[in-house]
Formats: sequence, structure tokens, C-alpha cells
Amino acid sequence: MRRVLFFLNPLLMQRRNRRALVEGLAHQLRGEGCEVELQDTLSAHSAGEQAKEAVAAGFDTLFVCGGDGTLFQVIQGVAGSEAAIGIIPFGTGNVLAQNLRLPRDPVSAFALLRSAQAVSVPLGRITCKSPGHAQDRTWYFTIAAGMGVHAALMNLAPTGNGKRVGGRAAYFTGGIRLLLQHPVDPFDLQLTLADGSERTLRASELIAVRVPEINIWRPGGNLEAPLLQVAVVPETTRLGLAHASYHALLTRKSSGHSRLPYPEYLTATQLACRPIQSHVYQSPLLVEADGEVIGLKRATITIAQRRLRLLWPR
Ligand SMILES: Nc1ncnc2c1ncn2[C@@H]1O[C@H](COP(=O)(O)OP(=O)(O)OP(=O)(O)O)[C@@H](O)[C@H]1O
Repeated sequence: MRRVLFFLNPLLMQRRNRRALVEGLAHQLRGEGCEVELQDTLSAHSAGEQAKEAVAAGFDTLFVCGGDGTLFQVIQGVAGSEAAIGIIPFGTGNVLAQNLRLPRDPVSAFALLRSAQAVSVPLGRITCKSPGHAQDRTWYFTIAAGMGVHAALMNLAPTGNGKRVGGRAAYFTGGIRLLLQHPVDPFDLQLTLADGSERTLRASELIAVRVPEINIWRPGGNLEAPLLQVAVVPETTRLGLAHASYHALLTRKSSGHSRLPYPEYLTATQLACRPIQSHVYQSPLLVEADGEVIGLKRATITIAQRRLRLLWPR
């Protein structure tokens, strides 16, 4: 660690002297001889470009002072580079920090990160149609990506403001409201499984996960393996989706005696989801990656060639 950049999401820095706290961390590193700069993310979507420029300018370590959404933007610019990324959890969900077993307190997390080794991890890669863009766009992700009602949950608070008002509880109350109100529409899904076999099915919900844990859910991904842990709810009704969500989150059962569906878990290397031609959709099928709504209607998800060097205390 020689040239260090702290990226700050300014929306998260307004409370409780958080900016002064980050300046204190920078001061510590300067005292050890590092060259350190602080930089605010300039907009919701600029952090990737800013991070790319920072790497080109020779910064070897980037600390992201934010949540999973800011990290998602940053990795678009650093994937495949030699720069090491450290997450100082200032966000709401902080799911990647949860999986790296970082303390929720930013100062304690930093204390572990500054002496941690950088671990090279495979990234997920998703290509989808972005609203307002004629061509498909490709994104990297570290946590999960998918399509269905859960993506609409992310859309409840696209800038994270709504999330911060209610904290994590807002995800759960928002989720229950969506299950009651949002249309549950089917789509076609084609998977290449880890053993090379192909599978097609009609689904109502799909999440391709890279991590073992997402809040209270335990989908069982592996950040270091070049595989997607895919959770699917086969085509169902609103009641069926509620049933599967309940078992995914609370009982962790993937089979049982009910005629309603349970979540199905598959290990895959690639998948594609697309709308059913003959189906009339009441609202657009939304696509999300790492909690950010990035597209509509269809998506292809796989493991990227590029990797990410993550500071991971163990
Ligand atoms: N300068 C900025 N102006 C506006 N939005 C920004 C800016 N920097 C980052 N954002 C956006 O703020 C949103 C929320 O940020 P972030 O993920 O850091 O916090 P969070 O949502 O509270 O945490 P989590 O994603 O872990 O729940 C992200 O969509 C990110 O792109």
C-alpha cells in the first residue's frame, strides 16, 4: 500500500462526522508514509470512471467508503486491474462486507483491512438492455444479479435515500409490500449447469449469487469459485412466490409437502433469461446487479474473464 485513494459517497458522509472519521484514517496512513487522497464520487454513475482514472494515475489501493451500490460502480472501472479494493462499510446493506466478515463499525473494519492481503476473486458479468440505450450494456458484479420482483425492491430506493430512512428494515417492509402489489410475471430461463448440461425452465424469480450470505438469506455461493449459485422460483402465482420467499429466507427448505413452490438452487456457469413472446406483461421485467437496477426484459449472466483484487482479512 503506497498510493491510496479513499472514495467517499457524499450522500453517506453527511451524518455524525463521517467525513472527519475518513480524514482521520487517511491521516493514519500518511503517518506511515503512504501518499493518500480523498475523492467524492461525483454522481450516482461516475465512480467507475473515476476509479479507472485513479488506477491509470498509479493508485494501488482504493478504499470505498460507501455501500454495495457505490462499490458496484467502482468495480466497473477497476475490474481486471492490479489495484486492491478495500470496503469501509458506510452503507445500509453492506452485503459484501458481511461476506468478508468485516465489522460493521468503519474504524474497526479499516483496522483489519490495512493489514489484509488482497485476494483475487472472480467477478460475475451481466449483459442486459439498459433503459435509454440502443445497445446492450455489460456490468461486473460481486454479490448477485437477477430478474423478477426482487429487482423491483431495489427500485424502491434507487439512490439509497429511502433505504437509509428505514435502514435494513425498509428492505423487508418494502419486500412485503411488493409481494402484495407487484405483478408476478413469468420469463424463460436457459442455464448451463456446472457439469456442462443445459436446462431450460419457465421462472418467476431468478437470482444468480456469488456470495454465501445476503442479509438473513443463505444462498450458499462461493466468492472464490468461478461459478454462479442460482436460486430460481419456477413459474408461479403471487402466493407461490410468497411461499418460496418465506422458505428461502426463514426455514431454508428447498423441498417439502406443499404444492406451492420452494426455492430451487442450481450451480451454473452461464444463464440467459428473456421474456415469453406470447405473454402480456403488466410492468417491465426489471434486472438488477448488486442491488442496482440496471436493465429490463432480458439478461445474460456468466463469470467474467476479469477478476477483482479484494482486501480480505482472514
Ligand atoms: N455522488 C453521488 N451522487 C448521487 N448518488 C451517488 C453518489 N455516489 C454514489 N451514489 C449512489 O448512491 C447509491 C447508494 O449508495 P451506497 O450503495 O453507497 O449506499 P447504500 O445504498 O446505503 O448501501 P447498500 O448498497 O450497501 O445498501 C448508489 O446507487 C450509488 O450509485
